[in-house]
Amino acid sequence: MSLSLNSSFSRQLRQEADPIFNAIYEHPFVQGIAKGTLGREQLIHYVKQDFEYLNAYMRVYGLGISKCTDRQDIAMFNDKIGFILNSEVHPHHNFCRVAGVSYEELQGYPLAPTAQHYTKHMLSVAAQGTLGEIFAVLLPCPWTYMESAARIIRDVQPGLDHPFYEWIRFYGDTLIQPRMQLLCDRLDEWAVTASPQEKERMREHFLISSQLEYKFFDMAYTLQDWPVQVLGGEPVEH
Ligand SMILES: Cc1ncc(C[n+]2csc(CCO)c2C)c(N)n1
Repeated sequence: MSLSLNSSFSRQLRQEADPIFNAIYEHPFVQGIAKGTLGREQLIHYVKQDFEYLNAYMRVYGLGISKCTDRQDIAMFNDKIGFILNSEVHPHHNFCRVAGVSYEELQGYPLAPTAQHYTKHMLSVAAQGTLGEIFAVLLPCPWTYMESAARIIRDVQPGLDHPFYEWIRFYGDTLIQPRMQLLCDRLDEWAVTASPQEKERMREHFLISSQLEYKFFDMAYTLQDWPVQVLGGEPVEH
């Protein structure tokens, strides 16, 4: 189910990542969203980690801006930062409401191992890579969520009484699609003039981010934490 039918490099990447996208959809966390069966602790762990993940994601946009030579790309990243700050909070509020906690009390926690891995992966590509590599490392994030939510809508047809109705509609909604298509288009344009070595790095970043999307759901589902408690797990300022 490729969403960028006219864009060959992104379509090639999506095809290669197909087993990962399918595994994400089958993962018990995503199935728990579909069935409305996720536990309170899983929702809380997810939101604690995802709040920090989105902070890192915006920093990657910022590093992307620092490498732009074109105002349209700056405007694209600027729009994306605004979208995270103003809109991406809605799915978090949905999870908080079901878990019976306030959003504010889940903010500022230390990163669990997989969230640490994923954010450092994105930030190191953003610091060391080209703009094309940044597009590639960012893309699985919207793509996996859009497809998973669209499949949930198709398979479950959730009504307003579904506990995760807002989450599902938010990511399955058409609002996300044009933003993600813009990123796909920029990746494809970049790939036209990129060297084979750079394209190989873009491919690797895309596949690793896709794998880490799977691992992020797994982290939340299993309440993954560090093996030895030394920090007390209290919220801290980053
Ligand atoms: C681990 C993780 N992966 C993806 C998303 C979803 N998401 C985050 S930023 C973005 C782009 C549009 O703002 C999208 C779709 C998430 N919340 N957490």
